Amino acid sequence: MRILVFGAGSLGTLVGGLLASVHDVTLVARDRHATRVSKTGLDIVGAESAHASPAATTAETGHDADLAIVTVKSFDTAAAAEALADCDADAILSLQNGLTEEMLASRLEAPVLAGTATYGARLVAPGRVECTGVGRVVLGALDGGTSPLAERVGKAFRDANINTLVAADMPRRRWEKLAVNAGINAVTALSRVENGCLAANEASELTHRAARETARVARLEGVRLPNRVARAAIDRVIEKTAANRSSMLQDVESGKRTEVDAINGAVVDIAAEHDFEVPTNRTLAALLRAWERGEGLR
Ligand SMILES: NC(=O)c1ccc[n+]([C@@H]2O[C@H](COP(=O)([O-])OP(=O)(O)OC[C@H]3O[C@@H](n4cnc5c(N)ncnc54)[C@H](O)[C@@H]3O)[C@@H](O)[C@H]2O)c1
Ligand SMILES: CC(C)(CO)[C@@H](O)C(=O)[O-]
Repeated sequence: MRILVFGAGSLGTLVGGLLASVHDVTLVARDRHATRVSKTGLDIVGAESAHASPAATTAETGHDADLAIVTVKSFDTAAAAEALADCDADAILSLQNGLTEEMLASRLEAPVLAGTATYGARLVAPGRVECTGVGRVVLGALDGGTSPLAERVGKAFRDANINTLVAADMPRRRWEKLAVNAGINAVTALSRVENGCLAANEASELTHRAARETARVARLEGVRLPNRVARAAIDRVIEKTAANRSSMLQDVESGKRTEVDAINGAVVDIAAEHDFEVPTNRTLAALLRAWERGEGLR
């Protein structure tokens, strides 16, 4: 398969590097990383280890591919969609956090698959990515149901030894992941604690409230996500990732823009379309945006 990875930072470089063992992969990346990968290839270290030689470029447009995988941060999705509109990709797959697929689908003609990734990745230097945890990629049709395209893409991932599930219930899975991120990421980022610190205290009540609101908005959108399922998902993730610093906490600690707009912000925006109030998500989003506007960003 000819695969374009648009926005090869941490996750895109890991996934693209693994896919390059069996597919024709091109990474669209920033200058120093693209140059290093083009010259000497890519080292994957940590929980996965491999040397890969995908093509790498800073050119954002003019590519021809069977599949474009979008791995920019959620706030760069609009720019990625604009660039991909000037490429010939037969299908698009997002592996981003937050609700980004709708924007891709509204701006691109090619079919957009939804995806989630629980692999951990960290770009440690140009041409070198650490796999901090082997997780799973789950992908499928954006509106749910079976999809021959999703099956083909799933096989391409599995052929490259990426732990992959093709799922027919992506709407529920996306909203469940959103509930987890809405609850854990913002609260850990604002209180500067590891995920495990959200177990059984007043902060965990806030986490559960944000998740409950998200589940309610999912149901308003016609997605079956009972509160108890969202709560169980949160509790499971807190337990399994107790020692993790969430991606949003890492962003805040390094003075980088967060993905709050595509997580708590998306819950607020979609709730408003249903005239429904989500005070916890609104408060969390407002506090994070205040930090971003204020002293936060370097
Ligand atoms: N890193 C992880 O372990 C992980 C795991 C699961 C999900 N995710 C999600 O995946 C997405 C990406 O996360 P990440 O950690 O890889 O972020 P990242 O910042 O490391 O990577 C994104 C990359 O995209 C590049 N980029 C942005 N616009 C570009 C453009 N126009 N042209 C070329 N390059 C461009 C950036 O320079 C950056 O290198 C996020 O939504 C994140 O939440 C990450
Ligand atoms: C599941 C999660 C909250 C674990 O830290 C992760 O999605 C993150 O950090 O964004």
